[in-house]
Amino acid sequence: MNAIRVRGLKKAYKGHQAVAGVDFDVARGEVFAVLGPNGAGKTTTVEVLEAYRDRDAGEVSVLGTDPARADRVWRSRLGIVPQSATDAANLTVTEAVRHYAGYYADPRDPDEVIDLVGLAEKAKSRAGTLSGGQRRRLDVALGIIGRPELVFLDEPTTGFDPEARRRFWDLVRSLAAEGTTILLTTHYLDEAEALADRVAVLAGGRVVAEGAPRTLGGRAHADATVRWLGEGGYREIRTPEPTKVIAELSRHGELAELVVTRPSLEDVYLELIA
Ligand SMILES: Nc1ncnc2c1ncn2[C@@H]1O[C@H](COP(=O)(O)OP(=O)(O)OP(=O)(O)O)[C@@H](O)[C@H]1O
Repeated sequence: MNAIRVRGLKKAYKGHQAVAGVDFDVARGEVFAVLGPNGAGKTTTVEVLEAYRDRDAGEVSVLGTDPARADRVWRSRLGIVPQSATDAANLTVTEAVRHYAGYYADPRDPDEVIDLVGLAEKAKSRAGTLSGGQRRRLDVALGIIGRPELVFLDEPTTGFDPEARRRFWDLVRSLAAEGTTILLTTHYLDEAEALADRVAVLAGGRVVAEGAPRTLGGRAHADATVRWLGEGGYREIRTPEPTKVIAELSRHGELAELVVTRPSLEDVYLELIA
């Protein structure tokens, strides 16, 4: 059974169709990324799945339950890291994480989770004094403390420095390795590429493309660009057969600064949402 199944999901706000018929499935244990420009409908979709928002139409199943009929037991199987930070300003990091752990039957060890999100040095600091990125890491800690089967991460690394992002990626990978299903929204295409088994691109409230990051939008079969530094400057050839091109070119000797590239996920994404 899939962890998430969405068919024909629609949601309008005062006549504005924010989600206009969205379909996708997320398998158990999968890391699934929802991409799309501002206003594409990502948060609305995720909030319907989390049972934070009613829908106008469509079928939705999350861990086998319709979120519209969700109960506390179902909720305790989810880990939710919303876009807006959790309000725990007066608690220390340790107090906040312990407090949340108390809501669950079989929580992770709070100190371990604090360490996992890289907040060990800030364990005694009040949440209100943390930097934006540290606050976000606390949100993530609170989202995973209950050992959830399915984690929703809405733009989890916004405000992270590069090192914190890499640490966070490792954390997502270790959750996935334990079998946790993860649905993440992000504006960082490198993040989607690094983490996601599959991505869906939303634009104007619809899924405009879906697939593995490597193959999205025909990326894997797109022409390659062979680039090198020739005598008169940089040279470029676009070709479906870069190996052949390089074999021929290299008969004349070493090719300086040789690189072979294919369209990046960002190139494909920008084309999809244009
Ligand atoms: N509570 C609301 N009331 C009215 N309109 C809303 C509400 N929430 C979202 N919208 C509108 O619905 C559309 C989709 O918003 P949503 O937040 O789902 O997009 P998003 O893809 O998550 O965007 P972002 O990348 O900026 O977070 C937008 O046009 C937004 O203005």
